[in-house]
Amino acid sequence: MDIRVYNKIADEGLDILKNKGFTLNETNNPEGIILRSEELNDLEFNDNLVAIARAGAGVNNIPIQRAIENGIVVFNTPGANANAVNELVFTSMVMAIRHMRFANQWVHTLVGEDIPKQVEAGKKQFKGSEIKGKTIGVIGLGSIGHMVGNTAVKLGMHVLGYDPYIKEEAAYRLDPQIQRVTDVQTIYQEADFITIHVPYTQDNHHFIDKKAIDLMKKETILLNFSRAELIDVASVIAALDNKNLRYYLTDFPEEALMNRSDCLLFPHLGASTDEAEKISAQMAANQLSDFILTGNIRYSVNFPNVQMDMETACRLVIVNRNIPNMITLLVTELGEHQINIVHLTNKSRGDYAYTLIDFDEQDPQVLQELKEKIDANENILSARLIRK
Ligand SMILES: NC(=O)c1ccc[n+]([C@@H]2O[C@H](COP(=O)([O-])OP(=O)(O)OC[C@H]3O[C@@H](n4cnc5c(N)ncnc54)[C@H](O)[C@@H]3O)[C@@H](O)[C@H]2O)c1
Ligand SMILES: O=C(O)CC[C@@H](O)C(=O)O
Repeated sequence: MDIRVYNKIADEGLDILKNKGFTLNETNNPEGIILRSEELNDLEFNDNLVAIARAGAGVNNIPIQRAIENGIVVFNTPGANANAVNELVFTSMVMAIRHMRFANQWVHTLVGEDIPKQVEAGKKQFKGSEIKGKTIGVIGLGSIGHMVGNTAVKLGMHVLGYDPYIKEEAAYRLDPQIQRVTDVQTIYQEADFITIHVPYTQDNHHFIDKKAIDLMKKETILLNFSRAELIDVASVIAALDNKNLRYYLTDFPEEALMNRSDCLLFPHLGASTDEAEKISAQMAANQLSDFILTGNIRYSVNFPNVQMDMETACRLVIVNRNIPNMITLLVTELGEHQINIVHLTNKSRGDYAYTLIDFDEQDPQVLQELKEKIDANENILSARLIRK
């Protein structure tokens, strides 16, 4: 069993895969892929590929719909790097309003024995302001957004939160002092800092566009640690030029933003901490290996969670279209091969369903014939046999 590794995945994750018997990057026909930001949207799937695990949150670099149609399960690692991003968000805010970038540059220009004296004389040019008492608008209150909101409350900020799709469990984690708004325009009109923490999809391209920026207060500081495509950068630059925005702080630099005193640019550093890289790699490796070895699914972005202990010699793992009679078809096929089902579980999400069937048949010829018959059905997107 081989796994293709893209990007720098922490050793703690790769060791999990090796210890479970996987090889890494040894064939051109791997069963699984583990990656971070590698762009896979144009990747042609190889025949053996059954799973892709993103060590991180965003999956816009993975062709999810095409994966589903090929019966390939895609995983991510919810929350694993949220604290790393949260800390960078507040670091960048303080860097901006305390002029840290320029203060630091200036100090490095000083020479002579009397640096302490020069410092005391020159520091007035870097007088800043505080975030306590200011209003922050948080768009997206998931793993990162809720942490940003809660941290902001602890720092004495007034927090406006916008997330019409928030999951129930995420809503419970929110500090009660966060004021939930149902209209994102309230955030544009009232916030001193605006930070966006939503996944990028085709539907929210340029979520923050000229119209949104025109509603913002002149002194607003805009942050984007989510994805470049969520923000219309041309409109941001125009607003900065006209002094209608104060600062743009982002993890997604591009040429037009370079060398501006009103931008802080980071090289997609949000998740780049020892801790986040380790947890993300471990989660991704565990999810990927569990799925390949047992068919169990946890934290998939395109399939429901499915967990069933495997107590039999053999397990059939099926991805199928969610249409009537699919279970009947599978059960009939097993019956025709004189196979007695011990356990069966089936879950669906939208147009697709996932089925695990456990039984004790071990005859390789019978199993091969069964798999071929099931595979031949056009509504079966993938069929796999796992033996204990
Ligand atoms: N800079 C980095 O290195 C870095 C690191 C981690 C994540 N990210 C980015 O941040 C994004 C968010 O990460 P997360 O872990 O918080 O994800 P998450 O899935 O836990 O939370 C996303 C939240 O956005 C909400 N949402 C979706 N569409 C929305 C909309 N139109 N308006 C308002 N809310 C909306 C969802 O309901 C969800 O609560 C990721 O998808 C990724 O693109 C960047
Ligand atoms: O892997 C990274 O360095 C970035 C990850 C981040 O963008 C994410 O979506 O989790």
